[in-house]
Amino acid sequence: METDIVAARGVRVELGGRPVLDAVDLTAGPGRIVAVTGENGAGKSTLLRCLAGLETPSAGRVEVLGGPPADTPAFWRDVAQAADEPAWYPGLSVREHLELALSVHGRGRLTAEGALTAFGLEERADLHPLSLSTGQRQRLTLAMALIRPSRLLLLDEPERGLDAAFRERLAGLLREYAGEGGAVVMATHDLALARDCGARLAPLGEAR
Ligand SMILES: Nc1ncnc2c1ncn2[C@@H]1O[C@H](COP(=O)(O)OP(=O)(O)OP(=O)(O)O)[C@@H](O)[C@H]1O
Repeated sequence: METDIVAARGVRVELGGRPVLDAVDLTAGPGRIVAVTGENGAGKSTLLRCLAGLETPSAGRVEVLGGPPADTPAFWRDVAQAADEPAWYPGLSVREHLELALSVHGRGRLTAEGALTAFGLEERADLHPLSLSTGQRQRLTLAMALIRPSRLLLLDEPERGLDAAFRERLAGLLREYAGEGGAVVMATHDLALARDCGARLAPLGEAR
């Protein structure tokens, strides 16, 4: 029987004294891609934060990889996240950022050169990330998450800043990740991206 990588049941989160999530269920097994959708303020990022162990629900239960998510190094070895733009190391180029991720994680799903090609960053490899355009930096943010092995990928609006052609390419990269047995949970406003990567839609209710 397939064991869920993510299992959230009856999740409730209150922020600023108001319910942001209430009775939310979400599951994702190996090889599955789930697209959490909903209008601005619906709670998509909050739900992802719950899955990352960065927010604790006041009710309900969240299990990731068989236990409660915890913001610990051991948890993050199995879980890769691309949400807000990360802090870039001063003095390290685009290529060196990718090499750094590989050196820390020991082995990669892609080589640094493979990632530069897959994410269309070959011609920007020797620049510092802050010299890239917004969409190029988003490509690098995603490359940093996808270059290393993981079992769960949490993506908050991965489409941010990406051109249409690269969004299609991203759908293929996510399908490949799922094809290797990982689960993807992404918050998105891009229904074409969700469709192209074969995601199951998990709509959240109206903003409260
Ligand atoms: N620290 C906080 N205190 C009070 N309210 C908060 C806090 N953080 C988030 N909220 C509220 O929680 C709600 C959900 O926010 P969240 O960022 O999860 O929405 P979202 O669905 O990801 O929105 P978007 O599509 O705009 O990214 C919003 O109404 C927001 O104002």
